[in-house]
Amino acid sequence: MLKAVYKTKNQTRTCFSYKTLSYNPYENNSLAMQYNKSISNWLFFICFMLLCMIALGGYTRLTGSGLSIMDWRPVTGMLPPLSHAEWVRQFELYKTIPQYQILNNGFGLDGFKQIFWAEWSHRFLGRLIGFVVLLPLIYFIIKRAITRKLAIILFIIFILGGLQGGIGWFMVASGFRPNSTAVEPVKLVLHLSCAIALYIAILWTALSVRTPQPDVSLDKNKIKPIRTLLWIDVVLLCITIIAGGFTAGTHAGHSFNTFPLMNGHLIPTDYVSLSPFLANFIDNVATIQFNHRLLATITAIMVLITLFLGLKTSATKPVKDSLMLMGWAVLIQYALGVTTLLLVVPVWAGTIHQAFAIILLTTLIIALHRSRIKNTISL
Ligand code: HEM
Repeated sequence: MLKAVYKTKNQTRTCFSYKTLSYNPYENNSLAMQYNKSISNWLFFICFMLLCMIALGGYTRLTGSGLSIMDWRPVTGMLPPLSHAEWVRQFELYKTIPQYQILNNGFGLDGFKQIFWAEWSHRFLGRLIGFVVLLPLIYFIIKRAITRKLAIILFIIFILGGLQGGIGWFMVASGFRPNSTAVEPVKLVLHLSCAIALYIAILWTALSVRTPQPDVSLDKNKIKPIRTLLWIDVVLLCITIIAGGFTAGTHAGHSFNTFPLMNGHLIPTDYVSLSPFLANFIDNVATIQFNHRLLATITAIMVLITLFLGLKTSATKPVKDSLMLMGWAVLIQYALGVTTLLLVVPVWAGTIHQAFAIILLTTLIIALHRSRIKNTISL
């Protein structure tokens, strides 16, 4: 395979090519733009699938379904049980784990089927995303519509996606320990964090394919402080999400169901009361929930400060629009968190709160991308 370099109006592209170059997709700039649009649409669709995957993961956790499939069969597991005998075999396997004996003893095959379908759908969607990444990638390579760099980035993302499936199993297996009815919180957080890292990588790539060049009309000196604030917001948001993962993983949302006070105090009395100190972040539900509330409050305040300062600058309309979206999203997410807490974590509220965190993250990433002053990756 040879390498070919095409110069388009805005960028130089290195494409996959075979022995002879009978057809150059970038001779015609409008064709290059058309491919850019198809590729970015495809990547945005993958982001949407990942959002559904994260929401479904939340639903699976909240309905206590995550431990129902005890087999790890990456390929044949794609098919659900097709016979009564297979259903019975799966149910018998599930009966051997502590979650069945402690929580679900006697709920019968029908009860088992309900929790099975949630976990199966989560795993099926994961496999489907794998196909939706790989098959169009091969198609675009064959069509010579994709640059070599982008193809390599997407292939690495595909491999990391497979690894994320492995981490999912590593997490599920931690729920089979003696006397355990749920997965280990640290592994839940690891699984969630990797999903979010993949999401950010694909979203940033999609945005960069759609709009390869930064907006030249941005005033560099004025936008720089807003970008710094946006970076701080993204970091704070990711830490808040991780703290949310610990809140969910330790079922901390089932206590202290008042807001803003916790048992009549702004800072709960048993805050960091455990020793050693680090144990508080895994075992002390008062600490875990308070940390999530505090981080969420700091994040919301910082995002709103960024919005007000951003609107005061001479930033372009697309940047200001994305900042507005971000401001609304953080208010909605905060209200969803309080609702989830006050209602003692109903499945619908917990699922929406988890999924909306990703929508909030999306608005921040879009704002960061639109306000960039130099090319972060040239694809
Ligand atoms: C910027 C604002 C917030 C963000 C980004 C955020 C994010 C998250 C995420 C991602 C989770 C789920 C993690 C997982 O399932 O692994 C979560 C859980 C939770 N959050 Fe928030 N949250 C925010 C604000 C709040 C607020 C203000 C409260 C209440 C005062 C709150 C209460 C909860 C509770 C109770 C859970 C556990 C729900 C469950 O068990 O499923 N959150 N949060």
